[in-house]
Amino acid sequence: MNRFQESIYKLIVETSTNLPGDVRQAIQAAREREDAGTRSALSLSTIADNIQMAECNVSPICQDTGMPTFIVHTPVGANQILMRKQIIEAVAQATKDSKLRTNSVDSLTGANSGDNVGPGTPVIHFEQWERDEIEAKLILKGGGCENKNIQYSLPTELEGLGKAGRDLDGIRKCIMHAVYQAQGQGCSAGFIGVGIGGDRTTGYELAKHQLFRRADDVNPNEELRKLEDYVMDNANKLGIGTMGFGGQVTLLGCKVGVMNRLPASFFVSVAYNCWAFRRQGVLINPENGEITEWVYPKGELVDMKKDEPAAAASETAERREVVLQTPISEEQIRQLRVGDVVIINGLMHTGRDALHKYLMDHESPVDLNGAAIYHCGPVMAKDADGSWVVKAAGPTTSIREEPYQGEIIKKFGIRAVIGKGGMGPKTLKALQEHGAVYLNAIGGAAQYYAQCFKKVEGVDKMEFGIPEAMWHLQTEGFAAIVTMDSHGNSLHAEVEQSSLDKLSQFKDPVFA
Ligand SMILES: O=C(O)C[C@H](O)C(=O)O
Ligand code: SF4
Repeated sequence: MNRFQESIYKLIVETSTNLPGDVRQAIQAAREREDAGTRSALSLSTIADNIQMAECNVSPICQDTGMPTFIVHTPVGANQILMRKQIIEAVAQATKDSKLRTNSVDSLTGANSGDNVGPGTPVIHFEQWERDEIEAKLILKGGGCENKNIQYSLPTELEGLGKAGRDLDGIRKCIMHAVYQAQGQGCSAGFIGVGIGGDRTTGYELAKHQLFRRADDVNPNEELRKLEDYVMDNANKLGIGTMGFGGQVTLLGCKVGVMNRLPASFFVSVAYNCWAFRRQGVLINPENGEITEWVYPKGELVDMKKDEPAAAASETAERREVVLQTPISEEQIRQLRVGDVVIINGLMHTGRDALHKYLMDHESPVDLNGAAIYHCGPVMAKDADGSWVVKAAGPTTSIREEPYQGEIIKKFGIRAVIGKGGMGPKTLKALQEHGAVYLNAIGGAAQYYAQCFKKVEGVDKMEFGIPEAMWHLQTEGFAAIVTMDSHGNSLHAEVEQSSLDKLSQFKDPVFA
């Protein structure tokens, strides 16, 4: 590997495994603000542990390493064609070394390219500048939070907020709505980048570019600074909380940029990024290709330890912890209620989009009676003797399986569905009718969960690619929270309703 390629490789590994200092600081501040002992506070401490584990194991913070997006500034005359080739090589190498998940999939056939290289992957933007050095910045933004990006065209009518006009106050309403509509599904607490103006394409680009600002910077545009401060203060009153569990902290950062627009168009574009906000950058000496400086504060500068204040007695007294061994019986499931913590031991099976679609009209490769199915696309590697090991394995967004889940529970006798972000009314009904639960694991905590998988018993449907295959995993001590039970209760439905009520408090004009 030549020096430039090696520097890019280091940038990729650092970005994927070591959350930068400014992002860590925002998460630590959130931990200070969250009510001690609550579900959200506990999730934030797991998130903090996971950040430390990823740094220590030099392994992905989250299993979804996202769309690798590079922004490269080069001195005049630098060979961008060669640099592009070397960046692509570095991405493929980092994937081979399990620092990135195999994440590039043919949109028509579903075939995984296996090395994160393919049409449109990775994304590389070049720009020349007048400085003598090369700057390469990288963001790894996962699919779950990408799905929560949203673009508004003003004027519009917004749920809970009414009319949003073509002015600063209309923009304010769009941003508040953007945070509300994400709920916990993009692994809140999140960061948002907002682009005002442009066309549909450049508006989103501007929004994404805002995510390259330091989490602790101050907007030089006074009007936008006030808007950012307003959103930070008020979006955190929506009560969505970490993973949508309810709580004081919903948003960790808000950065707004503006550009001109066409007279007929007025777009407000919002890029939502999960707490696993992986972006880093390097300055590179063009003579020898070596890194001279890191652009964002390195992760190790901010320790994620914290003295946990004692939880309020009422909080801990309410929480039950139940240990379940798979296969699970209906009787055990019927005893569980929303809010219980469940610890799972025994065999667990992964299954996500391709598998759920497949199971609708095929038999399962393994018996799923009493089973726990985990919505997860892990990062896997082979060890020296050729056996599979789980390198990163947090949950994926469950709502995508809503069209299938109810029928699959019924058809195969599944008792526990594990994922994140919650599911809808069809699944809730099936849980009630057939005696099953939905367990919410902590999104992005991929190292924390990987350590619960002690042995890979086997794999089916490998033709779907590593993330989509059905992995059979011997599990010990996998903790998750019951957020939908077999008695018709859903924490997700509750939080969605209460946050909508709160959103409507922000209806009146603020920036007149
Ligand atoms: O693809 C995944 O593993 C997770 C995804 O980023 C998600 O948030 O749903
Ligand atoms: S699982 Fe959560 S933390 Fe990971 S990429 Fe998706 S949204 Fe981000």
